Amino acid sequence: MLIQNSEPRIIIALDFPDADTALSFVKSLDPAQCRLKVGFELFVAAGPTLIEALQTRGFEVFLDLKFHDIPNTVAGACRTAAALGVWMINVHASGGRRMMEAAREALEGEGKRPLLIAVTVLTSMDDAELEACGIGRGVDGQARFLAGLTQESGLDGVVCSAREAPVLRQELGTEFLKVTPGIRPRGSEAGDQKRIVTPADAIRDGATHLVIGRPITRAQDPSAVLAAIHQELLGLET
Ligand SMILES: O=C(O)c1cc(=O)[nH]c(=O)n1[C@@H]1O[C@H](COP(=O)(O)O)[C@@H](O)[C@H]1O
Repeated sequence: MLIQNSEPRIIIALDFPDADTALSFVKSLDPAQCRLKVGFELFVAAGPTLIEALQTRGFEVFLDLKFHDIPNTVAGACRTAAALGVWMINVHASGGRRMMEAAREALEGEGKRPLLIAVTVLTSMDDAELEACGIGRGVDGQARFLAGLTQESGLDGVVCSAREAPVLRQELGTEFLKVTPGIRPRGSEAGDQKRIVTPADAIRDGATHLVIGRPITRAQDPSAVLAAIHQELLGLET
């Protein structure tokens, strides 16, 4: 999947509790400068109507519902999500090969197919937390393993930390998408994120898209923060 130079690489996470707050926030944003991510909190509150409202305003939407269930259920959810006309959807890679293949097959034949990616290891986790879940190969090993499984299952890319992006670029190529949350401009608070990286380092390391929430959504002047990040990335977008 080739990334166009003109393509907005920043995806703003709209983690807001309701449609009014989200729509008033996006008023100051330009669809040419960013895409938008709608996750559980906002989708549970505002649903498909909000997705349509954002798309009508010209934004491409990443519907981040991280499906993780039996193959038949996930396939149905992906089909329904695709019908909303969104740009990108995701599943959990740990749902396994059959689940991911069912998700991909469900999208075949859709007129406008969304990109389908899989979450590897959440950026809020570190080696110790993974170990406590019974996974002893560490974050790097697990992310590499699940990213490989994702590519073999025919998906378009993964959600991972930018810390894992260099090795995934080397092993899986530049066209396999690496969508990286846990992005923190220098000086901003990590919050609940453990594996954080600055925007410029993430792009240098091979991230194809950056997911950024609180550093922009909680800023006094969100557009200024977005513009500063674009400035930081100038010249890196090859
Ligand atoms: O799938 C995601 O988008 C995701 C995966 C992951 O491993 N870590 C992660 O933080 N996210 C999402 O990325 C966003 C990060 O937001 P901030 O931490 O506020 O920048 C949130 O909406 C998370 O749900």
